[in-house]
Amino acid sequence: MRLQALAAALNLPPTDLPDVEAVGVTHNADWAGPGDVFVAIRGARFDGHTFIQKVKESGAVAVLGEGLPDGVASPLPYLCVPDARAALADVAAALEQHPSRALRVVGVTGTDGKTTTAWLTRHLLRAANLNTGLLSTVGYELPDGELRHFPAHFTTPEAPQVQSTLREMVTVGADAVVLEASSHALALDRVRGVDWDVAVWTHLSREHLDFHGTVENYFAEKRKLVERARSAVLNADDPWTAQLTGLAPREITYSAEGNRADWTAHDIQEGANGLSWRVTSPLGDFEVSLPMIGRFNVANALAGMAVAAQLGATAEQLVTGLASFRGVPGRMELLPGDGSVSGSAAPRVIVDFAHTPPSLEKALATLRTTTAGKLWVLIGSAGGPRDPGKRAPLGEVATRLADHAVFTEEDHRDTPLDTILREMERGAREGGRENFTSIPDRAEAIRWIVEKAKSGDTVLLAGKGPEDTLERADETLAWDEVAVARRALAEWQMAARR
Ligand SMILES: CC(=O)N[C@H]1[C@@H](OP(=O)(O)OP(=O)(O)OC[C@H]2O[C@@H](n3ccc(=O)[nH]c3=O)[C@H](O)[C@@H]2O)O[C@H](CO)[C@@H](O)[C@@H]1O[C@H](C)C(=O)N[C@@H](C)C(=O)N[C@H](CCC(=O)O)C(=O)O
Ligand SMILES: Nc1ncnc2c1ncn2[C@@H]1O[C@H](COP(=O)(O)OP(=O)(O)OP(=O)(O)O)[C@@H](O)[C@H]1O
Repeated sequence: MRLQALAAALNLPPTDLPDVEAVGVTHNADWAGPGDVFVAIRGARFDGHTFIQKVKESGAVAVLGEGLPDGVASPLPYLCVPDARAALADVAAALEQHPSRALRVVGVTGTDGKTTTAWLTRHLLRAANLNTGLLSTVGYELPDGELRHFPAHFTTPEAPQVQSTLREMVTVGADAVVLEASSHALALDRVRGVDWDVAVWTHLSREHLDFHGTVENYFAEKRKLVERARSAVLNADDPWTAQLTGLAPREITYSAEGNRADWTAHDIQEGANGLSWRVTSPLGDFEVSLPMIGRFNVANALAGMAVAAQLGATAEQLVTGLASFRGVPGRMELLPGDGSVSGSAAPRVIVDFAHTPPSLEKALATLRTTTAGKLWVLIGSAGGPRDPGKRAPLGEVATRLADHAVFTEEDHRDTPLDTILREMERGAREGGRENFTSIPDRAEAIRWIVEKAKSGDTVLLAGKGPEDTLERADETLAWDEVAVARRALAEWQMAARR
């Protein structure tokens, strides 16, 4: 795109711009290359204007920003825009020729359940013979089903990556794409310029207050997805849904808790390895089974079914699709290999990403139903700028709902780990409970909790899910919770043989 055309696409008044081709756009000076437009963002930590000389040396052709700082001259043509993040998204969408317009785009938002719902939805859309891509916390997939990763870990990456991924989806022939939209993404315009067909709302609870300040601000950001979509799939069990009604031109509701809705679940059966229930829906009444544990996955599946039905899936396709779903890495992931050893089966060990008090509460409540023996939980709370207000509630929930809780590290970064553990212990004690042990080293804590558990018990390792790093004050360790847990289980089995 010529630079003048790009300025016109941003509705900027005509100025004397050189006649050069802009081939890409980026907000990150390290990523700028020949022909790129650099968007200088004034962030919370850096001012992108600091890097103008650097991007010039890398071959960038122009800079977009909200105004040059006093006394700074730009060696590159400078386009002044009212909102740099919005311009980043608009230019990215224009350069990729608005790929979302050629796709059926499903956005999923909510505090918990986004990833699981997005994976379920893409699986059901594929079962309905739609070539479907996915962009989620766990990575992104073209319709070929192979999981790929962005260089940095994001639920929703910055607008240029969102738009180029959507373009790639179009190029390989995708019909539909399911995209997780975090509140950060909505607040920072990462998904501006995406043409949404369906917005899915899971539910809202307290999170990310370090960034949004208040729950109301957090809700206001997430609400944008519903406002921008042609139709909304809303959770009738979430009190916030009342404030979302009427925002999208078309609405479909779902309920797993007996509330009035278009898609409802009845006679829910929770087994040690799966769920089954009866669905009442606009497609009729039918029985389904889903090889996942966690009662909340009934709601996630209903949301996915409602979306897929709207995009053309039949009841038969939904039934076979759900039955063949293979789960999401690190979400209620049941460890294999817990067969019988010398007549005693090893405890059931589950790795799950629950890291908020409400999601931990739901995870423990649902596991209690299918646990014959004791229920154990291991949980930490992140440090750095992450919401410190959730530490004590996590301690309270863990000790109230499990028979024994282990408090441990979880990406404490520059916050002293002791401070976090004491906060979690305070939450437990304020609830009048002492059924916890604090073990700072996470690997040691996992070994300890698995060793203590007996046949018939369930051990929930919560908080890290599939994350591949563990951040400490001065080091970042490679991390694989499932592998650490497997080793602990192998030790349990060896001890059982002795
Ligand atoms: C809180 C938050 O989201 N912050 C985002 C914000 O950071 P910021 O305002 O501090 O930006 P900054 O670091 O001051 O940099 C300003 C500008 O200078 C540029 N820069 C900066 C340094 C440099 O060396 N070179 C350079 O070019 C940056 O690219 C940026 O354009 O803008 C940056 C660039 O646009 C983002 O990378 C950054 O995400 C940070 C890394 C982050 O950790 N975000 C997380 C919390 C996040 O977005 N999480 C959600 C999921 C949440 C959930 O539901 O769990 C997600 O969607 O992943
Ligand atoms: N519908 C739901 N309601 C409440 N908790 C849920 C729901 N679905 C999943 N969870 C719990 O929340 C955890 C995170 O689930 P999931 O990854 O699907 O959510 P998410 O919104 O994508 O979270 P994140 O953005 O932090 O990855 C799960 O491991 C599970 O314990």
